[in-house]
Amino acid sequence: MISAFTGQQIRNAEQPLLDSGEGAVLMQRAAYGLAQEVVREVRKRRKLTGASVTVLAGKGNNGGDGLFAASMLARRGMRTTAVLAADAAHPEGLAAFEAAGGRVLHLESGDPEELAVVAAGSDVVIDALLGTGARGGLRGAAAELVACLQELGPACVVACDVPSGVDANSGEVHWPVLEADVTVTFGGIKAGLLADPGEGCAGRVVLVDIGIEHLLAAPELRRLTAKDAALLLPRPTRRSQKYSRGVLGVVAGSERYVGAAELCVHAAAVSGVGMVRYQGPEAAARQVLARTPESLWESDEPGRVQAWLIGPGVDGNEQQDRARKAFRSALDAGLPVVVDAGALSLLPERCPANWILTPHAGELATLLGSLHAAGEVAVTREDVESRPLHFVRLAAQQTGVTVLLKGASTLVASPSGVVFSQSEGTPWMATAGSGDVLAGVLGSLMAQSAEALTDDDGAYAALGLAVEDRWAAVAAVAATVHGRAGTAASRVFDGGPLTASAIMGAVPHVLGSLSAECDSRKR
Ligand SMILES: NC(=O)C1=CN([C@@H]2O[C@H](COP(=O)(O)OP(=O)(O)OC[C@H]3O[C@@H](n4cnc5c(N)ncnc54)[C@H](OP(=O)(O)O)[C@@H]3O)[C@@H](O)[C@H]2O)[C@@H](O)CC1
Ligand SMILES: Nc1ncnc2c1ncn2[C@@H]1O[C@H](COP(=O)(O)OP(=O)(O)O)[C@@H](O)[C@H]1O
Ligand SMILES: [K+]
Repeated sequence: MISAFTGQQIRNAEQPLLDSGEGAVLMQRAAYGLAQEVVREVRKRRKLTGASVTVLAGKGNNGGDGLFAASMLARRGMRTTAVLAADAAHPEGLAAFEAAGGRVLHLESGDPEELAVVAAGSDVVIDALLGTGARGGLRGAAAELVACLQELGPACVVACDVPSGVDANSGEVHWPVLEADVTVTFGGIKAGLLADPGEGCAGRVVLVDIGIEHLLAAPELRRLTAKDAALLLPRPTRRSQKYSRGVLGVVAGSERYVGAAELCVHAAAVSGVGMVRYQGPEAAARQVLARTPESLWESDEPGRVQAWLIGPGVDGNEQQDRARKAFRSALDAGLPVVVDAGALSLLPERCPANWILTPHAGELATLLGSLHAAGEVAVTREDVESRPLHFVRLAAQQTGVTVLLKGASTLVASPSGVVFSQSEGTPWMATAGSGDVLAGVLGSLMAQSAEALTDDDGAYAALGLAVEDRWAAVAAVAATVHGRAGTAASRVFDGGPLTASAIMGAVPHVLGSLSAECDSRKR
């Protein structure tokens, strides 16, 4: 499991070491890790000796890390320049940098555009303007410098701890931000590096241990690795039969949106469910059966199921009635439900804790509006896109159920406050029907997983997941499977575009390779 923390959590963990006078040691470890990563980036491009590095240094400890790192690089034969963004700089860091022969330029007495040209001409730019102590974004000349530099397109940017302007706690972004190729972060990954839009500015994230890791509290954000997902994936045994594997009831599609039904039923079928019972109008059912002859069409009274998927392509009175009826039957039987797309507006007053909502940003804004979650102020799609972590948490708290918010990073919030972030996909997945495939995969995993979720000594317990957060973990597994399938499918086309069907086609391969990973670890 990858864990991420708020800036405050990192500071709390550092405090005992700062109190015992070890602050300088922590900074040296951070600076050394940062310098190592810069060396790695330079070596990918050229010889170290004579390569040039510019550090943009703010007045706090983040600037201190940058200046110490640059002094280490100067001692290894690199040409180093520091642009000091404020009237003050970290005194020891600056002294070390000057002693190592670095050149110092001052933003206060210089021209931001000219300094941006200097920085853009170097092999690597280190962004050490703001770290966890930032309040808001860059202002004045520093903002101008960064905006010009971003436009010039520097060869390689290494961010110190977080890209300046990215909120370390939430991933909220205060523009302008210099988009990093690599972010070297210290002591613990900052939550803002695993949540959009911050994640989109961070590039590759490298964690440098500085000796505080054992002092960290429960993470703010979690990300399942391939190994975690492999452990949690349901698998058949010799005693399995189709009913024991899990049966999924699906209310999806409509006369107007036939494809949504086809996609989600087929996605469920290829992700290991024992059987799918489909409910919908005849026109959609014909297509569903043509694509997935393994499924059953039950026009009104469905047989027994272990979970429901309700909503993709649901439109019009007739299908909305089926959705409401399925909600009631799930409520009566205490069954888990994935609520997607057209069914999000049909939710009953209270939803039980084993339901999962799967909105995209626009649908989440509408849902929050209907709950009056932000008081009388309307929440827009743009609001959700700029603060997804905040709004997905709010929605989970307000509804009392798990909420999966789709995006480049998909966030899954449990009502307890635990949040997962998965980001294995490719932007090519922003294509019609992609969400229907995710809904099918999730419905299938829910139908298969129900029994394992309460085990005291099963895979969920082994990962330290409380019973109340296990539905969120199932949703995170679905998101990682979906993202990996998209990336694998795009790779077949040398990184080219995708259709939802292509994503779906790769799902069995992803499940197979994750299972193989689990087997190889057991051997
Ligand atoms: N603690 C440790 O032992 C370790 C910490 N480490 C490192 O320290 C970093 C945190 O350092 P930090 O707390 O000094 O804050 P930092 O992010 O450098 O910036 C705050 C400074 O900038 C200013 N400022 C604030 N907002 C601003 C704005 N919008 N625009 C302009 N200026 C603004 C603010 O000044 P003020 O405005 O309050 O006068 C303040 O001086 C952390 O990210 C990591 O890199 C590592 O070395 C490991 C050991
Ligand atoms: N830029 C992106 N990078 C990676 N995945 C994305 C991106 N944009 C969207 N996705 C994924 O594609 C899917 C889109 O779902 P959705 O918006 O419901 O589409 P549809 O309704 O057409 O099926 C989601 O799973 C989302 O996480
Ligand atoms: K920074």
